[in-house]
Amino acid sequence: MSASFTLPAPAKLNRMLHIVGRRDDGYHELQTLFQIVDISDQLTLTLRDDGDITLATPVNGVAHDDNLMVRAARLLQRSAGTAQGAIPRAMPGATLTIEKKLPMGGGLGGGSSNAATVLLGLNKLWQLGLSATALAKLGLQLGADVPVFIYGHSAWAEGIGEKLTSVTLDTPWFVIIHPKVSVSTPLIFQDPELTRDSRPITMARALQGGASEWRNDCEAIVKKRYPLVAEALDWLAQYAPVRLTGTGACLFATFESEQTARTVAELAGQRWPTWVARGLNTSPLQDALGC
Ligand SMILES: C[C@@](CO)(OP(=O)(O)O)[C@H](O)COP(=O)(O)OP(=O)(O)OC[C@H]1O[C@@H](n2ccc(N)nc2=O)[C@H](O)[C@@H]1O
Ligand SMILES: Nc1ncnc2c1ncn2[C@@H]1O[C@H](COP(=O)(O)OP(=O)(O)O)[C@@H](O)[C@H]1O
Repeated sequence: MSASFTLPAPAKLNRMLHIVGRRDDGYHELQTLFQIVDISDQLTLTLRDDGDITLATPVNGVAHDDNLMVRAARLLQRSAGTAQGAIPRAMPGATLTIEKKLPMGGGLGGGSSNAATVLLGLNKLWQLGLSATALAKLGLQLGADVPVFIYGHSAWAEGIGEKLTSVTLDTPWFVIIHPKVSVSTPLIFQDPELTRDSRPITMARALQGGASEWRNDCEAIVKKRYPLVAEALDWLAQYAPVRLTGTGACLFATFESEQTARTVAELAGQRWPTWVARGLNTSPLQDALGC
């Protein structure tokens, strides 16, 4: 058994996002198209036999025990160590490291993706043999976006993002920019002016409509409350259609040509942190794990 894995934790974009209702617990019912893209954090998971879970590379602004990587590892350890019907057993541990490239809290799902990579990677490193369904169920306790990274495929999502159906999307080039402001997800969802009554549509309708009909219901409120997002969006929209991902703050513009994307990215890069990414239909994580 290999004692160490180095694995990617890719970003996602919400190509469209409709808010179709609000549950009694305050969470919102969404309809969204998730697409994984080819920019990633890099994680290394190394087996240790003393049962400890340690993140050896601190992430700025996140306490060790709150880090989604540590929480994912401990959740898996607890759950596998006390599986129903099995004799409780001593579990191995792991040392985790991360090379963080994705911005935090920007709507690219980096934290959720880190957690998914830890769950899938440790499932293999610890030889637990848990199914993707079991891992996605565990992951959902950590964040609404974890399951899509566990399944590792473009997906139509409903509920709070956990009811997933695999789809195949176009794979354009994206210029992603971070407007250098942090958007609070809870504040956006609490905003009295947020559109939360979009009419539910079918997945077929969403796919038929294509990118020209896709929108993000959070976009108007995020633009209104965060002028820096509005400014960046208006700038990028000169070059190509632009959308907010998740609750932001990151924005993405869609291009058919890599060269045009790189030219616009060079201009954007003079003002904002900028990435060029290709849309994917399968995750590089599943490729690395040989799933
Ligand atoms: C809306 C999305 C779309 O991808 O936005 P991004 O976070 O990616 O920007 C996500 O599903 C977000 O998922 P995640 O960031 O994990 O959110 P959570 O930590 O579960 O929730 C943060 C807070 O946002 C609100 N919330 C979140 C998701 C949801 N469907 N309805 C909500 O009302 C709740 O107030 C919750 O306490
Ligand atoms: N390993 C991690 N990477 C990123 N964020 C993390 C991590 N662990 C905990 N967090 C927390 O989760 C929040 C959401 O992070 P992230 O998933 O990157 O953003 P978003 O949900 O907007 O796409 C961060 O603001 C941070 O406080």
